[in-house]
Amino acid sequence: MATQLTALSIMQDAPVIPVIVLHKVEHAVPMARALLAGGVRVLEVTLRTPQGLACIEAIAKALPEAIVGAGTVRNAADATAAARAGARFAVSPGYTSKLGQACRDLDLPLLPGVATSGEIMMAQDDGFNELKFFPALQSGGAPMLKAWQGPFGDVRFCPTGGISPANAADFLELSNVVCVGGSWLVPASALDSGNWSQITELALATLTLRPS
Ligand SMILES: O=C(O)C(=O)C[C@H](O)[C@H](O)COP(=O)(O)O
Repeated sequence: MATQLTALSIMQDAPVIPVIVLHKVEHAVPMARALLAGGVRVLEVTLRTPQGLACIEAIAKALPEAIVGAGTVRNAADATAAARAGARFAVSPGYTSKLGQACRDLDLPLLPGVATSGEIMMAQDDGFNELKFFPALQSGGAPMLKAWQGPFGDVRFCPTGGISPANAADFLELSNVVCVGGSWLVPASALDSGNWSQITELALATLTLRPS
């Protein structure tokens, strides 16, 4: 894995970054295989569950072709644990300078979460110009992103939160949106029933969402 990943290259890989919540380590590798089979290799496994780190480790070991990162990274300790587990990037729901510095020290690309103009300015002060807009729908959705095109024309976003197949295209058509994030690719019901082909189909359906 010599390729130098950046937040931008991670965002550009596919139209949708799946946000994944796993409660069982044994689900991790078959789930990741199913996404890979559907053409999605950038995977955000959240640290929301106690199994998150072990799931990241299992995927990183078994499937080097996947680009597995950690979601819900809230502080330096989370970032350190994620990097140790094999995460190749981090996504955070919000931003602090401490977290930004920790990820820099770890050489871990970070996609920091923002929801306001002030937060964008703080992240930009620290050199972060590729940002997650979270929670996107609840914080103003596509009209908010359009409003930010003026003052923050140099920022590229990955809106996440409330995005679905029904509204993803409204976000992806915006010039300041590179990709979106969403949990719909990995439904809890598919994990529980081992319906890996459903996950593959949901992934395949996202590949054509970005306007050409
Ligand atoms: O856990 C995190 O770090 C998060 O950032 C939260 C997720 O991004 C959203 O929960 C995804 O939102 P939905 O696609 O609406 O389910």
